[in-house]
Amino acid sequence: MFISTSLFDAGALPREGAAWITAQPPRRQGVALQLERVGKSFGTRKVLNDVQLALQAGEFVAVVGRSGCGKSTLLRAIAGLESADEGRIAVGAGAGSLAASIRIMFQEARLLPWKSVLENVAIGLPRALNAAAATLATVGLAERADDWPSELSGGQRQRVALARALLHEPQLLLLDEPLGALDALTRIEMQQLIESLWLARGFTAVLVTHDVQEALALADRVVVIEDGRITLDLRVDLPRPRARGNAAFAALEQRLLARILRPAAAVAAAA
Ligand SMILES: Nc1ncnc2c1ncn2[C@@H]1O[C@H](COP(=O)(O)OP(=O)(O)OP(=O)(O)O)[C@@H](O)[C@H]1O
Repeated sequence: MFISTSLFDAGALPREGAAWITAQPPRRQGVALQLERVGKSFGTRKVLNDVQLALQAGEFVAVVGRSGCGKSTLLRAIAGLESADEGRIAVGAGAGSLAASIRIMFQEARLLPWKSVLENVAIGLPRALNAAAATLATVGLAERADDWPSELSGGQRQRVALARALLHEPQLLLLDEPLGALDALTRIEMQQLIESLWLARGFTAVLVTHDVQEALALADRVVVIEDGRITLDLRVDLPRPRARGNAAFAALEQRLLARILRPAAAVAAAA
């Protein structure tokens, strides 16, 4: 089943009585997300151009590319926060599901400073405090439930944002450079956390990142965007957890960097 994003409520809540926490849901089947010839312009500037992309349910796809190439616009269009001018974006829940759900995480945690950490996780679901506490525990912050957001580090705030997203049991989790403001070590810890939660929960994930190593550490596929077009869709057939130092990882990193950094003239010639 496909649901046009125009009909999709990105803030949709689980039905009454729905299970909030599932330790190891089975992998879902089918196509989770399909973009067909998607185009988007801001004024005369074409920011997305003929974008074709299909994600299987449970897949983890990273989107990389130079600054300004259209990565965030693509994610925002998938979330329904921007409307595409051309083409079609369809979100499918997979066999047997009644409704799809999308959550998005940004570089800033966007927590409400006047609410406790636990209340922030439960935003939109104020009666789900027990489930929120359990979700907070899955991101390692059970002890900080009663603290204020201002008492947390940047990495901890992003954990809260992740818990807030996961409380809704999203089938599609969109990650817009969520680790971009973190120091290198915290970033790696967060990557490991995201990977373990993805493996346990089986949601489909789209990660926008500037960090090619982060993309290769997490994704099944890495998509390169150049001037609003997908110019490479690279499968990452490396065992998990990914060993960053090994030759196969380094070879893929070099391949991606060569594509991202090649001069604009080469991109035009290849189009
Ligand atoms: N609301 C908007 N109005 C006008 N132009 C916009 C708008 N949003 C984005 N743009 C332009 O669209 C282009 C792509 O922006 P986008 O944020 O998608 O790039 P990006 O690849 O995510 O960049 P970065 O990596 O720097 O975050 C940029 O030239 C940007 O200035």
